[in-house]
Amino acid sequence: MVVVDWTDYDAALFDLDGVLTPTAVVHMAAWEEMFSTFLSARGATPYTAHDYFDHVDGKPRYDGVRDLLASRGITLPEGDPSDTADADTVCGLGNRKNDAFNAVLARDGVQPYPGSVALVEALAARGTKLAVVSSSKNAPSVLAAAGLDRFFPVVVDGRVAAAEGLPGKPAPDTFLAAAERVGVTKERAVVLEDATSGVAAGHAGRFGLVVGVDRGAGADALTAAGADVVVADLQEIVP
Ligand SMILES: O=P(O)(O)OC[C@H]1O[C@@H](O)[C@H](O)[C@@H](O)[C@@H]1O
Repeated sequence: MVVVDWTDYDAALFDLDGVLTPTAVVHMAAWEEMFSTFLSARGATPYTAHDYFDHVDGKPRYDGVRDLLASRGITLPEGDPSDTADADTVCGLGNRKNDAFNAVLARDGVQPYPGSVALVEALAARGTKLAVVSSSKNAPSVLAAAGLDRFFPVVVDGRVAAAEGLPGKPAPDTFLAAAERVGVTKERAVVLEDATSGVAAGHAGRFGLVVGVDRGAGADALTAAGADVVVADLQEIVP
């Protein structure tokens, strides 16, 4: 049984999709819908579930598109974030996937993981500083839909990163920015992540502790990426 001594830390920096909310599954399905259609129309190697974990999971939207296409030897023009969803550009494909993601969000809503809510509530009660660090530009709407926004005065998401020119995960910059905003040193901050790219970001930033949450990436992959401990659910480390 994993035990985290929370008296050793003053801040918890949570990834969102797959850590606080099951929306990694929604992202995964939306990516699959978009890439399966696109790759089959091109006669490229079909998209599989492994592709999400290997090339897309945890990364900013257009980085995920670019990295998956590179795995198939496909290069598309970058385009622009304002591209419409039918444009065959990196941004167009990313926006196509985003439409699919938002359609599911609007239809189904978001129920956070009960174990994650228990941890957030317990840490808030003991005065641990809380932040969300997400590659997603949809993070604020997902947090609000899950009823968790009141716990997180600091959110460093895909929009903040783009506006401030911060490189996305696996670079550590977005986590470092969040630690600075909550006023806690990286040594006293815990990173909680389900994606290997996010765990790698926490490891690269030399944070006090990197907790890997295994929602499908696999404990071995999370450990190899730099997780200090791996749990199946955050209930395991509620103080
Ligand atoms: O396209 P968005 O909502 O800005 O999200 C970017 C990425 O955000 C991450 O949190 C998800 O793990 C990825 O699947 C997603 O692609």
